[in-house]
Amino acid sequence: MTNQKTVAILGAGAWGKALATLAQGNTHDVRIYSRRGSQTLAETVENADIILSAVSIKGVKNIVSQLNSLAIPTQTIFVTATKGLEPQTTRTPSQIWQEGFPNNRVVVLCGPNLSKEITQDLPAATVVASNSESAAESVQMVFNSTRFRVYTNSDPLGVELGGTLKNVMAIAAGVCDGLQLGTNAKAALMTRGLTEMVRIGVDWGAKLETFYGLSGLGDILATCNSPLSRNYQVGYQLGQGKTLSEILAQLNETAEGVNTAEVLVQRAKQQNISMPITQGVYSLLKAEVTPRQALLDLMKRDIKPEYNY
Ligand SMILES: NC(=O)C1=CN([C@@H]2O[C@H](COP(=O)(O)OP(=O)(O)OC[C@H]3O[C@@H](n4cnc5c(N)ncnc54)[C@H](OP(=O)(O)O)[C@@H]3O)[C@@H](O)[C@H]2O)C=CC1
Ligand SMILES: O=C(CO)COP(=O)(O)O
Repeated sequence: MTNQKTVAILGAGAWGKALATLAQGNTHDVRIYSRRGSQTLAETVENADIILSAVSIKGVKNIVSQLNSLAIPTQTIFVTATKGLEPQTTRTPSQIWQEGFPNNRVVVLCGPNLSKEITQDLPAATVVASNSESAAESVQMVFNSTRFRVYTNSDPLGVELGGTLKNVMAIAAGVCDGLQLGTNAKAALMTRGLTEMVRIGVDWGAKLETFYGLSGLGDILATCNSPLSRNYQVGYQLGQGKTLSEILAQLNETAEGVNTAEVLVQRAKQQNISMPITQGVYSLLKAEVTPRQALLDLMKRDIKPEYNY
């Protein structure tokens, strides 16, 4: 039996293209689907062993329902690489995929993976997480190489939330740098941001330790410190006084943290969970506060013990 797989990648954005290069580098048969391309969705997924979605959250539900009208075999593995949350339902992308395809195995791929660095052949590591160990191992084999180290994990929700929730912290870190608040402030922000992610993530059903792995802490370190992160860029420019609409008009790429902040505020309210940094980012995105006011609001909060999950 050959180890060569047929991999269909949905979405030819920055991340879809980078992941395609990684699978092609391991000599797999890779096809890419884009709404802007000439190959149809049906042609792209025909006989695919793996269907990987790298579409932004606003396109996920639509692509799932388009695929539902095709006869996808139950042995096909779905991989989701999207880092966003569905408005209103607060569902994660893997939950949307699993509900659409209850008899297929779903794997989450998430980690500190700035696509520009991966495209430049720089080394990186990631996590593939699933309730099915064999599915995670199959996906690990497809993408692992000497330039891309892939770990398996059995907590798909935690891995997915780590990569998704950190986008809000990357916006906050960008604001911090845009305001030139210094290294101490940034360290405090990232650490307390992680605490906030753990608090809501564990309530959601994720494992605490997952947030201290590559997809949580790892991705915070990458995106909160890199101008290559679109979310960081949004925050940085807000910190420098630009409006959100000005920033998004120039960005031309996806910054999922903008939508995620709103969804998280909604969920935190429903679950009665304190998320002051997320709330601050949300108020800033809504232009209800200035960056300086958002900082002051955080610093003026009631004093309390450090560990208070
Ligand atoms: N870039 C990165 O470094 C990383 C990105 N991610 C995540 O991957 C996802 C995609 O990001 P990225 O590729 O960078 O984004 P881009 O802005 O570069 O591309 C957007 C992607 O979403 C797809 N899409 C499908 N439906 C829609 C829709 N209705 N509106 C907008 N886009 C749609 C596009 O497909 P089409 O080709 O058909 O236009 C395209 O693949 C995001 O969730 C992001 O958080 C995760 C890790 C790293
Ligand atoms: O998730 C990412 C890197 O791990 C990409 O971050 P941005 O979406 O902020 O560019």
